[in-house]
Amino acid sequence: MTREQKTAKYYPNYTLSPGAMKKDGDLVLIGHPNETATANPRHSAFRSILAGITGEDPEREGLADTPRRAAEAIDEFTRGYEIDLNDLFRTFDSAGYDEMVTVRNVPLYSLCEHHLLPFIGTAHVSYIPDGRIVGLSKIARVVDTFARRLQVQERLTIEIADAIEKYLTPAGLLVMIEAEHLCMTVRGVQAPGTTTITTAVRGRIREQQTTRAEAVSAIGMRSQ
Ligand SMILES: Nc1nc2c(ncn2[C@@H]2O[C@H](COP(=O)(O)OP(=O)(O)OP(=O)(O)O)[C@@H](O)[C@H]2O)c(=O)[nH]1
Ligand SMILES: [Zn+2]
Repeated sequence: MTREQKTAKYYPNYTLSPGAMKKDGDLVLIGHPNETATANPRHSAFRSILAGITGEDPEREGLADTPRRAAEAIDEFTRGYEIDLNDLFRTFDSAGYDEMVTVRNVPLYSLCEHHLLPFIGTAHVSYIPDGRIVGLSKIARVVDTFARRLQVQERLTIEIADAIEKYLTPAGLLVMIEAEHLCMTVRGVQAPGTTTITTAVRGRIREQQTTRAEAVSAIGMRSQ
């Protein structure tokens, strides 16, 4: 296949410059000596995005490796699809503990499914055991598993609650997320400082007003 044919086939929106050929017969991307024309198709997708930015040159040194980096960044933001909750969850006998457990300020990094821009914040989880307790780190892992997907905050909140309910079957549960959506603060309406709070509430924490107030109060307490 000629260089031009390869370019047309693998990079339809990419204009090859004379310096792009580094090896005989192979299309090797500028600045990326190991990448061939058959490389990850998502790299070429990001390359097309760069080519579409008016005033930019996707072949300049600083951008040559950007398609690979951007694809890897998207991988990081979507790695939650690969995690199997069956392998993740560990519960233990509660040894008679039947009061509320609250894990708060769990960091959360997610990707808005509308704009592919991050939303960033914290998750808080309160639950009342019904004979079983969960390893505390698993709460943070469940949050990360569902956050590292393309999300809206409301669905993320429900998915975290559903998973904890399924594997732990607590007597009561509250999941609260507070996040800043970059699509709302740095673009679009550009309302800096805006955060969104969502909750999912189940069982006794939903039914009993005082128990719900106890959970909200535990989450609201500031660490020293
Ligand atoms: N409910 C909800 N809305 C979200 C979330 N993330 C982003 N959005 C909103 O999704 C909406 C998409 O609206 P559109 O009108 O289709 O997109 P747009 O033209 O980019 O809208 P603007 O952001 O208002 O410029 C926007 O109002 C976003 O603020 C989320 O997690 N939950
Ligand atoms: Zn958005």
